[in-house]
Amino acid sequence: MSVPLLSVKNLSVSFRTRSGIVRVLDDVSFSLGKGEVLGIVGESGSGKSVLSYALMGLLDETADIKADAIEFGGIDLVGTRSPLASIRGRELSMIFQSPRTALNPIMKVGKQIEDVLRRHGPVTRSNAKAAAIAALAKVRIPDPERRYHAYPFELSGGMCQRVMIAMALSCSPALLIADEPTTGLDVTTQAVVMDLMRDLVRETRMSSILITHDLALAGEYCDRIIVMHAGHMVESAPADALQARFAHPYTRGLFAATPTARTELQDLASIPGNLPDLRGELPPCRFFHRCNLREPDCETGAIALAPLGNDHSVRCRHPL
Ligand SMILES: Nc1ncnc2c1ncn2[C@@H]1O[C@H](COP(=O)(O)OP(=O)(O)OP(=O)(O)O)[C@@H](O)[C@H]1O
Repeated sequence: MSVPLLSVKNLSVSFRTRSGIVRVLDDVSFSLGKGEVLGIVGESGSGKSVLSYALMGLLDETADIKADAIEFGGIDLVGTRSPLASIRGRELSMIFQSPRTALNPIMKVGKQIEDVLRRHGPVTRSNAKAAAIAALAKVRIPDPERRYHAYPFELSGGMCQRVMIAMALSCSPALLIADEPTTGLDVTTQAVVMDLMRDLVRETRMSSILITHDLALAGEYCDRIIVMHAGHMVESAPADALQARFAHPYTRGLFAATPTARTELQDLASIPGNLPDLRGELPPCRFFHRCNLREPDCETGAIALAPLGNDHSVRCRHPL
């Protein structure tokens, strides 16, 4: 990879809560190249959203963020909440799940796009409306002049997500983070929204991070995939390589639980057990208690993400 757009080294995030310290992310390291689409996959609670909020600088004061480096376009973001405010929205943009709740319900969608453009983009009061309509057209919203005046409740979920995408892309960010962007949409609309994002990302050579619990979706739309379990990166590989040969028992479990066009309901298997409680002491392998391949040595010493070759790495003492 040439010089990465984003480089994260040893990122850890914990929260101070009344019932103790919750260690949500531990030792997360990865790089993202220009134009690359990275999928971050894991079940609910694995730390995917906390990772994206940490990158966006959106975590509240109870979060303790530690990292050796978080470099974005050559700027070191570690320990700096304020410089992020100036690049967020312009260089770094995010799409959230539940677009209807992410939009302001009492403001026309066109005006909401105008606000973003005027705050971060090179538009003036006089050309902001035309730019907002152009942004709606870019995300293939039919009749954008009319839809400019619509309120979120007047649009379908898929249309609201397109508005969110229009807002996120209106300032041509270098990096787009999409957190479960198709949650709550029906399957056909999911595909339309994902295809739209893929086309726009390719057109602009923007980098993007897709956060999802759906390994099949990540396999289809991403160049590489990071699998997260209980705040650990357990496996990282190019999407094709991961689908051809996974090495972590958790990744195997995720594949077995993921529906594809060829699987029947009875073929799907759930992953036994639950994520560990992230308060207090955790074993070196956070999958230990759920793993049917565990050995006594999995409980001793730190287990680092180890390279398997060809840009593929795994955090497991006994990879498959
Ligand atoms: N402010 C907070 N204080 C304490 N714990 C938190 C806080 N925010 C998140 N967590 C915990 O961090 C863990 C990871 O949460 P996160 O939302 O990142 O998971 P996720 O993988 O994105 O799940 P989902 O797919 O459901 O969104 C969870 O155990 C959650 O309870």
